Amino acid sequence: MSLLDIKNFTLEIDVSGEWVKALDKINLVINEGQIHALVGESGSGKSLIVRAIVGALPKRWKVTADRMTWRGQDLLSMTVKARRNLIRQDISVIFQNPIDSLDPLLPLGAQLHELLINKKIKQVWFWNKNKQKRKLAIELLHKVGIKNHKLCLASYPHQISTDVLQKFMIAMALASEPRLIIADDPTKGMEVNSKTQILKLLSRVNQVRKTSILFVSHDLLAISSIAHYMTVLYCGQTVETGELKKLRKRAFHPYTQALLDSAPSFRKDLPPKSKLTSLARTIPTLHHLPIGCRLGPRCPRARKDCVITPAVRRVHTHHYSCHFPLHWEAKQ
Ligand SMILES: Nc1ncnc2c1ncn2[C@@H]1O[C@H](COP(=O)(O)OP(=O)(O)OP(=O)(O)O)[C@@H](O)[C@H]1O
Repeated sequence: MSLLDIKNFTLEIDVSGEWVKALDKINLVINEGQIHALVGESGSGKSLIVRAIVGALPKRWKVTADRMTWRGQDLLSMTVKARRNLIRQDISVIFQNPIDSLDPLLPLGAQLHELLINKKIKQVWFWNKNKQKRKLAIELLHKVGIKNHKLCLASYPHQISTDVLQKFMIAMALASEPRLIIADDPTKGMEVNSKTQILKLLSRVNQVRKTSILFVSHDLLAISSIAHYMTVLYCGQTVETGELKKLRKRAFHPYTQALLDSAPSFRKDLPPKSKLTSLARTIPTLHHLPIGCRLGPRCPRARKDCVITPAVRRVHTHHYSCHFPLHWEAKQ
């Protein structure tokens, strides 16, 4: 059974008095034990999907979906309270800017202790609970590579470097022993060493604890080092999804191919100092969304049929939405 199953999820938001589809029939399936990358350029809707999963969208926005389930339970028909409890129990989110998600007035130790309410603590006598919590907190910090636990637990968020804070956020995420960790661009702006450490850490958590991870990022190199599956978004539409290895080898959607081609590390055939290819123009704003396939105005393969939204096509576990996919001519 899949952990998360989202089918045809549409989100309409009110932009200066006009309702626009910020997410248009999004599909996303995350299976147990999987690292699933969600990729797309800035403004493609990655963070909106994260907010939709954890139920943090403003009430006035309009949501429709054919299906949105968590371990088989329908999230859309649940009461707000039931959904919040379920999410708190099963999902942890690591945000881009750790400092924004921490309480600036509370030492990190106290913030981590609040989350340590698991079975191990319930089993000890109440006068031993604080001691037990501290022990677990220290274990967690060591697990994520924070050696100076004393300093970390006693400090306030602004006293700690961003890289260490991001590791601390991973420790917070692990404290509640979630089934799914959503990591929203956790390595954004980090230098190479810290980035490698964070990626190794997430990968280890996935291997040792079998925790699933939704890894949201622009960074294809980071994605390729840890992810098993990849979903590509463009301007609020899912354009392609499948096993990462297969997508890298043979992408069907022109946007996926353009993304892959824009990363130098993905182009082994590239002679030194040669120019990277990229799509013309930029992603449209919500006020100027094209009809049909939203890539249309930027797509080198667009024809008049592209004003109609393409249906999802499937080749084994690989799904894509394009009227004129790559490698298509070869089949004619
Ligand atoms: N609260 C909001 N009100 C109006 N528009 C919004 C709001 N939040 C997001 N948007 C719009 O929705 C679209 C998708 O935004 P989102 O933040 O999900 O993109 P993203 O892919 O996460 O980008 P980034 O990689 O830069 O974080 C953008 O056009 C953005 O301007």
